[in-house]
Amino acid sequence: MSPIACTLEFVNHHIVDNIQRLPTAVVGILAGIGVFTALVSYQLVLYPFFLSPLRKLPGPPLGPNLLIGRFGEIIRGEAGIPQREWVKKYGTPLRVVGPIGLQRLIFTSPEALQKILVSGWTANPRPKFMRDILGIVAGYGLLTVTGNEHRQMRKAMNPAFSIPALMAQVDMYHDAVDSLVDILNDKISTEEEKTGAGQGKVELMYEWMSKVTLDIICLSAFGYETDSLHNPHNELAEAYEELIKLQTGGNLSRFILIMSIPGVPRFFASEWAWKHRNMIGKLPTLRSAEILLDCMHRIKDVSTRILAQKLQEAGGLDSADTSTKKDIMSLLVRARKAEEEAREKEKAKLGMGVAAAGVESYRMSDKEMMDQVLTFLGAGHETTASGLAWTLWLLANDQESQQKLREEVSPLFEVSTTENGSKIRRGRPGYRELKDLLWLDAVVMESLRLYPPVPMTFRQAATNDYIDGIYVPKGTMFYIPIRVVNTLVDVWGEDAEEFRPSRWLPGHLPDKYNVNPSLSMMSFIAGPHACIGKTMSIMEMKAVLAPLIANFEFEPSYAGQNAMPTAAVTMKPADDMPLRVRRVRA
Ligand code: HEM
Repeated sequence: MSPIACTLEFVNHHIVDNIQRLPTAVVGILAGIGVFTALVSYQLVLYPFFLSPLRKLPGPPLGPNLLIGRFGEIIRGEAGIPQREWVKKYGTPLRVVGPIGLQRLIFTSPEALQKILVSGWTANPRPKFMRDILGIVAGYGLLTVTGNEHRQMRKAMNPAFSIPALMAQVDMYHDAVDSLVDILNDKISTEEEKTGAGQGKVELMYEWMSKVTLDIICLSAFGYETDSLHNPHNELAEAYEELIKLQTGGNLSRFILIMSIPGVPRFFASEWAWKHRNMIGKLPTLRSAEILLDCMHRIKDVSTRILAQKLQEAGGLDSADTSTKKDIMSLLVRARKAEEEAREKEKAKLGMGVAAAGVESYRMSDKEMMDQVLTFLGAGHETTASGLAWTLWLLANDQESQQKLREEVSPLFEVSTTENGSKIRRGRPGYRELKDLLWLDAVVMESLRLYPPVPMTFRQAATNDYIDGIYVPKGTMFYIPIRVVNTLVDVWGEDAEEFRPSRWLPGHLPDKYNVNPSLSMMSFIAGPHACIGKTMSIMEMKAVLAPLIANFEFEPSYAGQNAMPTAAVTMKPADDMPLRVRRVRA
């Protein structure tokens, strides 16, 4: 008998016969294990490494853990830095595999970014898992809608973020910033009574930036006074503080994994989940979900009250009255009312149905309005706080740039003497004055370039396409590597990773700098989904920095202190950034 015939005989007698003798349930379990193993092998190894059309692209090897691939490194490492190292080592386009065998592509060429974010934005939307997470933590507003729905919503909101609207809002920043200056000044006085004049005080600057930006966004976006600077137990401030703490690497990856399970996001968004959050939190892996549900409920409560108040105010207002409230929400509510009135007039004039008259247009519902409140809070608070904290860090480590900034901003402020005899510089610079300061602008832009508060984001191919000459199958995920693009040596030169604000002075930007669309400095990304709050947050950062630098000197709090950017949704400092703050010497 041939060896093959022998083997078949053996299989028939010893394996098939034995299987036939096994109980059906055991056979079922064995078959299940077999199918599961085959599927797992296909997903983790066979498809990404032997079948995928992307398998030949360069990129880091699979990594120590077959299941999570390089994901652990990304989550544990400094935000955006593993990706930067891979781009330096392998070039782009590059492929990263994992978790669970999923393939992610990184492109850095302006042509590819233009295609993904600008010309092909509808074919490359934010992935569903990302929209689901954003929906829960930042409302189902501009951050979660896509295509035509996004176009209409964005069009309705753009006027509230226009330059004239912003010019009127800058005045609302000053009270909060003045309070912060007073608080820091008092803290220094108390400390120096113990340690001696000129010693200053170490303060956690991220915490202060988080409070001042919460107070500013609440006032300028909704006309709502939080005063979290004086009242740390403010309901919104407390809820956001807890929410931000949840963003650490481990929590975040667990959360992303849980939210990727079909049906889970809808479940978390339900009233039932909120009511039973204590029960859900009993499962150790879902403890953070309980905290999240609780925080979001508290934040939603406040948002509902804010919107109800706005709607009530709008009911009694003449929509054409521009002398009334200037906050973004009031502008949106009034714009909606004005549009409705115009439509009614048109309808009456033409004497027919609205649709028939051709005057039917987009109307943001109350629910959508309320989601915008959450979106502004979620997208506009912590981002600006991180941007400010990193700017202070960079200035603390570059005394020359800090002093130059002080010389530029000081003329905007007048010196007055406080009750305890210390000198305070006070002023209320407006939009134009702040905008015209070239060094202030250079410092803010350079800080946002090096430490982008949102270090990366995602997109997903909704169709098969060619990008940079590579065939990209539908479903492929893209890392939009904001921090990597912002520091490309090819664009920014050999000192791309160094803080050098002078590169932003007129005439000094590199030749390869892409301005419109902004594909070399992507901190606010580019295209129709680019940050609607860009101009607002840059102006806010300037309005906070100018009086801080006019009044105080910032230094690292100890020798050898390092920056600690976390790899979370926003890149906040893991240590809340302790800095030594001294009064400016006269
Ligand atoms: C330094 C501060 C800020 C930074 C670095 C920043 C960054 C970004 C980035 C990168 C995106 C795109 C995210 C993506 O597509 O995946 C974005 C979108 C957005 N941001 Fe900001 N942001 C900042 C401040 C603000 C402020 C102050 C507001 C509003 C008050 C705001 C509102 C939004 C909204 C609504 C979107 C979604 C836009 C759309 O899809 O049409 N942001 N932001």
